[in-house]
Amino acid sequence: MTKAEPALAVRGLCKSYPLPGGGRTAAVDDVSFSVAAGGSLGVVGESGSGKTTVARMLVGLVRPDAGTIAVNGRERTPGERGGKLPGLRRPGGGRAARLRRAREIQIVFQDPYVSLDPRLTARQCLHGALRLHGRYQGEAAATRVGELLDQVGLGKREADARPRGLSGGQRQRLAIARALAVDPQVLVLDEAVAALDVSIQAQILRLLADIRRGTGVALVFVSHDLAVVRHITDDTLVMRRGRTVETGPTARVLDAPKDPYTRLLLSSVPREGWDPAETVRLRGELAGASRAD
Ligand SMILES: Nc1ncnc2c1ncn2[C@@H]1O[C@H](COP(=O)(O)OP(=O)(O)OP(=O)(O)O)[C@@H](O)[C@H]1O
Repeated sequence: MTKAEPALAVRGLCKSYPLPGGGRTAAVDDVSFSVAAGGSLGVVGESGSGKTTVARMLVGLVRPDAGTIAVNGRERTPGERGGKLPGLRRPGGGRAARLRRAREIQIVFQDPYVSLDPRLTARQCLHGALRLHGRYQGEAAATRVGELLDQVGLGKREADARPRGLSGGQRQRLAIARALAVDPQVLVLDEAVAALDVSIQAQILRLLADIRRGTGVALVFVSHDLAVVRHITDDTLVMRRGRTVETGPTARVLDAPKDPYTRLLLSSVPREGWDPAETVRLRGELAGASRAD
């Protein structure tokens, strides 16, 4: 890996789905981006813009129709139909290769309640993640579990609690600890703070910023919430109908948006002196422009 190699490089990602009446809809259409080690990218857009489909393709839950995903220069898309970047090594098959790919990119979802096993305590959950990936045995595993619990701010009581004995914020801390257990290069957060109330949201965002600084993990932060994205990301990519409409440093994109759709997203956020009529007007303009395309 050269110094300039991004932790995550995504090129020309595409995914379409069949429509009930025939034809197909492009959920993701030619999306490209990269994130440096220790960097943080926000992926924003309205509901249905394709954000979750991108997140799912990153972790291998959805197979791209085309495009490549590479971590530290190593391609991870099996993609017989995918394009190939010159100089990238193709991924191998089999369980070991799958687990290795899982260690590269981990994901935290909006609702950890559905992804956490209700029968396992927090400690057991983390031991399970270490065991699955064959990392740390015996004493070393117990020490690592202790470190992970500390890292996400879960105490002794929470360590021995099952998910139903944890608050929403604590469950999300556990989901983050489980993701970090395998030392991923990239952590994808798909609306990971959307279900939390604002003070807990702020705590989790602070935790993620600390983790980024402490571990050098690259973050991909999928969110409809522009305030959250402003807080946690260096760069932002704006999606509309599966396509990238704008990308750049977060402060520039959010303070001086170039694309009318980004302006519409920003104008939709209630704030002091907010005029909903302006949002309606911008949406009308955008719909007119789309029809003219
Ligand atoms: N499994 C699927 N089958 C058919 N269509 C799908 C499937 N998954 C997503 N889509 C469609 O692809 C488009 C993008 O969906 P996606 O969930 O990625 O958007 P999103 O921006 O994450 O929205 P939300 O914020 O509401 O989750 C939508 O039109 C959606 O209906």
